[in-house]
Amino acid sequence: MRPLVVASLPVSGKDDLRLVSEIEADLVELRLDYMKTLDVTPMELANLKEKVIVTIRDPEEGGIHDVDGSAKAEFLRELASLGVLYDVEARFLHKFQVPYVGKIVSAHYFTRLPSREEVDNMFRRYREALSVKVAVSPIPGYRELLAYLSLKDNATIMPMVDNPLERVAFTLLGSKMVYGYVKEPTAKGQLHYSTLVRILDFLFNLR
Ligand SMILES: O=C1C[C@@](O)(C(=O)O)C[C@@H](O)[C@@H]1O
Repeated sequence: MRPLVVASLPVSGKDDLRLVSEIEADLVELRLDYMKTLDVTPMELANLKEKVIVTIRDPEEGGIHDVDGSAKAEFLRELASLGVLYDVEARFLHKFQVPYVGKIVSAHYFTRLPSREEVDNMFRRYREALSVKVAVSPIPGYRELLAYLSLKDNATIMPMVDNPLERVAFTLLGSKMVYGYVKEPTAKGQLHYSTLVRILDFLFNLR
């Protein structure tokens, strides 16, 4: 199955939302944590729900601005009621009751690698998510872990490394989604989303 190309868009202000219609990717990730204050409403985002993933990334998992946990939980619950897809950290779900069925449950590891038991438990617990996403920094053993995760049906995996070819390689090993940038990378090693589209269109349309 062809991986979905997600164009990751930093949203500093409402004007950035106008870019969504111009982006020819499968999905557009709206990184709302780039806003100094969360001055967009779930209803405004509902107008884009066919094409977007809403992400309010926690600072300890690579987010830019901190958002109060209770306010984030309420915002996500309202998005869920409006049928808007979002990304929520597994760690956040341990602290706040937020719907995760059909959503993206994510985990980002910058300083340590999770054990196989830890990731198995996460995939089991959130098996009804649209995808369970694991991003890892180049910590010794990271490639073996990503290769292990690539065997899981519902996995989105990525190495957060400078070499974009490693991202593409693990995408082809079995990641459900692959993230690219629009204006500026939102993580190390991202290619522009249009490059990812060209690569995957070529590889998945080979006769
Ligand atoms: O979780 C992810 C994956 C990511 O961190 C990456 O490594 O491409 C980029 C983020 O914007 C996104 O929310």
